[in-house]
Amino acid sequence: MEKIAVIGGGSWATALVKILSENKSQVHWWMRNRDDVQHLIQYKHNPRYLSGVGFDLNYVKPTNDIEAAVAVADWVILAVPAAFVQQVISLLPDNSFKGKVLVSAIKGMIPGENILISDYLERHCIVPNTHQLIIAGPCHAEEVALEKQSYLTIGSHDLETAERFCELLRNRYVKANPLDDLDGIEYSAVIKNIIALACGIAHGLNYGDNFQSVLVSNAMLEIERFLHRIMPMHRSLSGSAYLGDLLVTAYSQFSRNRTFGNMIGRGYSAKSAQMEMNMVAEGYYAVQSIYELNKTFQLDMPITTAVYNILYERISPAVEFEILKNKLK
Ligand SMILES: NC(=O)C1=CN([C@@H]2O[C@H](COP(=O)(O)OP(=O)(O)OC[C@H]3O[C@@H](n4cnc5c(N)ncnc54)[C@H](OP(=O)(O)O)[C@@H]3O)[C@@H](O)[C@H]2O)C=CC1
Ligand SMILES: O=C(CO)COP(=O)(O)O
Repeated sequence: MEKIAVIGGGSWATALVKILSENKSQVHWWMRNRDDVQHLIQYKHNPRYLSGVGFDLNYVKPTNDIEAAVAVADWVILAVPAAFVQQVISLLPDNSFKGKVLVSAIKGMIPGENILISDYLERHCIVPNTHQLIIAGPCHAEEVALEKQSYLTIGSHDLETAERFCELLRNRYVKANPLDDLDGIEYSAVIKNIIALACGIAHGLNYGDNFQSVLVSNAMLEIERFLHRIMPMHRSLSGSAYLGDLLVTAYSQFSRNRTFGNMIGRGYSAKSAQMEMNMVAEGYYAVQSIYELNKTFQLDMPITTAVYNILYERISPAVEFEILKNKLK
């Protein structure tokens, strides 16, 4: 039986635990809240995220002890929002990840340091990138809970390990495929969240589908420019880990980033939108990181710049989108 630690108690962690435990892996599931762990043990449901999903406790071991969860596992899945990664890892002794495969389910960057999760793990936790995987692809936790057909891409520098992990995920409603572009899909997943914020803002400002289609196609060019500059290699950006993930986040009713953007477009402040949503929109933090990185590259990234100006320079969304609309083609 494969032993997997899942770190995080939010919606994506909950969906991944469902997939893995139904495939009869043993999942040591760490979440920070003691009451949530007790609730899971007593009622076999996560009380606050995807609460309709039931768990078989023969395979799922909920815990507040992160050190014990990681110690017994061969695979460690990080599924907390990027902003909390450092805080969560600081709970572990040094070298806790030695000999394990680290799997990031996170679509965000370390705020302030402006680095990817894989770079953070390599630099600060000494996990070589050959021992790292990223879970990517267009997939909302809410649709996993409903067992709707979904596709995941597992990014890695080591396709054999990626394929082994794919086997742990595949089931009746999940297809999983390996891809040798760890950093490219990680960056693409970060930027698509910014674009989904922009789509939400546009919707909140009452722009229509005609505008959004141009916004999304221009966004693909923005992603292409960025990846080509920072991580050049031959890749097909129309693949589901890139374009597919952008589309689901830009259009889905389940997207946290789109929902957050919609509130901003309708006049909420970032703080009140965050409070109302009670879930994390990674794009809010990511736009600052990508904007900062682009100060060095000076790439043409009008959508990222517009979202940054709205969220961090407090420029009115209507004014910023007047400027943006003249830059799109
Ligand atoms: N949801 C989805 O469909 C998908 C999400 N992802 C990615 O997964 C990652 C996790 O997001 P998701 O599961 O959606 O998150 P949610 O928004 O569903 O939940 C937020 C999580 O963050 C936790 N949290 C809040 N503050 C802290 C803190 N200070 N320290 C530790 N944990 C904290 C919350 O814990 P608590 O409940 O105790 O407050 C909760 O578990 C993100 O990078 C996201 O982009 C990727 C693909 C799909
Ligand atoms: O990455 C996702 C779907 O693939 C989740 O996006 P949101 O965080 O915007 O819901």
